Amino acid sequence: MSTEALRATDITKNFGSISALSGISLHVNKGEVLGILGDNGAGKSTLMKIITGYHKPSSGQMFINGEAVSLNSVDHARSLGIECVYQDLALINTLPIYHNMFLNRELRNSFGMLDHKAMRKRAAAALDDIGVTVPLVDDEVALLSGGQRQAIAIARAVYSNAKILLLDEPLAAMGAREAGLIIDLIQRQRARGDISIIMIMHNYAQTLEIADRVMMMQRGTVTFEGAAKDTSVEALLDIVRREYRAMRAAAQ
Ligand SMILES: Nc1ncnc2c1ncn2[C@@H]1O[C@H](COP(=O)(O)OP(=O)(O)OP(=O)(O)O)[C@@H](O)[C@H]1O
Repeated sequence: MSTEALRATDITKNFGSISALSGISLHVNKGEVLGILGDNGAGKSTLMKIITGYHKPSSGQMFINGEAVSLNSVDHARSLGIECVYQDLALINTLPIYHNMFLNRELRNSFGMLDHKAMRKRAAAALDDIGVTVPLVDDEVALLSGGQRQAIAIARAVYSNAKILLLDEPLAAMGAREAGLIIDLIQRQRARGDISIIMIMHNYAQTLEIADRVMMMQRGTVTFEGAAKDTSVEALLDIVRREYRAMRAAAQ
């Protein structure tokens, strides 16, 4: 059985005359966390949108569990177990936690009415199983902290059977305690062994703490890829500085 969950080879993406990605290759294994770093405009979001089926690449190939796929839509990607948790989290503040866990796939009773009781029960069991602690599943999401909201969004993706989970800056704007909650949650999902996680990150130290492998993107290319344990914040910053120097020299 393949241990590789996803592979993308030589992906390019052009928006008119703008080349957002010029020949990106990456892979993530089952039970592995890949951290993607890169400045604004490096192409991280474009790459995520290709993996989630939102954009079609201009060229290149993707493989899921070793099989070539051509994603037609976000729903197609979802049907293959690819889920993305974006920064806006797509939670509805005025709905209770349990309903947010079932957004767009609500449970209904035999009369076609929303089955709140069943959703409440299953959401509580799922959150417990995934290891997310909330005060009450009846609470509105608006009452939760940023970390708890992120945890609910991740739990929802895991519960919907994500096998390749993409996280767009999961620790953005979080204090140390809240970030710790999410780091624990990510590490518990990795420990299950059947989920692969690709995270866009900004903080180098946190990336090295959580990820198994790190990939650095600059100007639509991969400028570094390697095991987190074999690199350091300083080594990554050196790569960024080197790239800036090369850019400046090219512009002169
Ligand atoms: N829909 C689009 N139409 C035209 N250009 C786009 C589009 N989406 C992205 N781009 C361009 O592609 C390049 C890569 O953008 P992208 O958003 O993928 O970078 P990023 O690394 O995610 O940046 P950030 O950290 O700021 O979100 C940029 O030059 C951007 O302006």
